[in-house]
Amino acid sequence: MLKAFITDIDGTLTDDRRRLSTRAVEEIRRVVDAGIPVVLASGNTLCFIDALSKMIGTEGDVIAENGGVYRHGYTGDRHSAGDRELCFAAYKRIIDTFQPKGEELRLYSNDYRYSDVAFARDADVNEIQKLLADMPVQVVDTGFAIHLQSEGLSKGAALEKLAELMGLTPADFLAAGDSINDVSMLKISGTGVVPANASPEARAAADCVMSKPFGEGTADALARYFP
Ligand SMILES: O=C(O)COP(=O)(O)O
Ligand SMILES: [Mg+2]
Repeated sequence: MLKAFITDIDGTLTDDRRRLSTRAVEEIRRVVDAGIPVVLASGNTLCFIDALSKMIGTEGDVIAENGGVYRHGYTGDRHSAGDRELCFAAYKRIIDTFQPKGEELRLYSNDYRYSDVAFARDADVNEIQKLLADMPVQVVDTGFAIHLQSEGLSKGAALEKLAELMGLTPADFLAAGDSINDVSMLKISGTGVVPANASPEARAAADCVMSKPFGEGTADALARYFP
């Protein structure tokens, strides 16, 4: 039986312009009020997700930076992992190669990150991967940003640890996500669902593909699995 819900944010609760689905918010509030724990899990920063958690009305169980950071409740300890210096060295190598070609590769919320480095999607990810082949760094394109992250970190690996702190197992969770950075948690959770906009990798990892895209699809999944 599913006992909890973990959800990605961009492309799963929001549309492709990052506008939050009010129906998804209402469905999350309904399940929170019914006593179902809800985890927000994103590539975004802890402070961004905290603000969103407060305003949606969840209890502060969060995974940030694609699993590099997690925390149980608003007052729990912040767990962060990964070699950010190394990710930053990888980013330097990328800009030395790509900026002379006119690509800007703007950093995203650099001052607020503990684990990864995220930047604008204006360079080819395959080329970046080739450039960093000798470094133990993952290159993750979420469809919203490119992330450089230490190997071994993922939303799924963080879910394993966070679930334990919550007195649950990953199998207790319904998971929702739209992109390659959600594959690990879609696979490890009890049931994985994706909205209709999901990437091929996320669809392949899911148990169920919703007929509607973005937050509308996720709201339908909550209505179906937590009626
Ligand atoms: O930060 C990103 O790149 C995407 O964020 P998401 O994990 O909420 O989709
Ligand atoms: Mg997403």
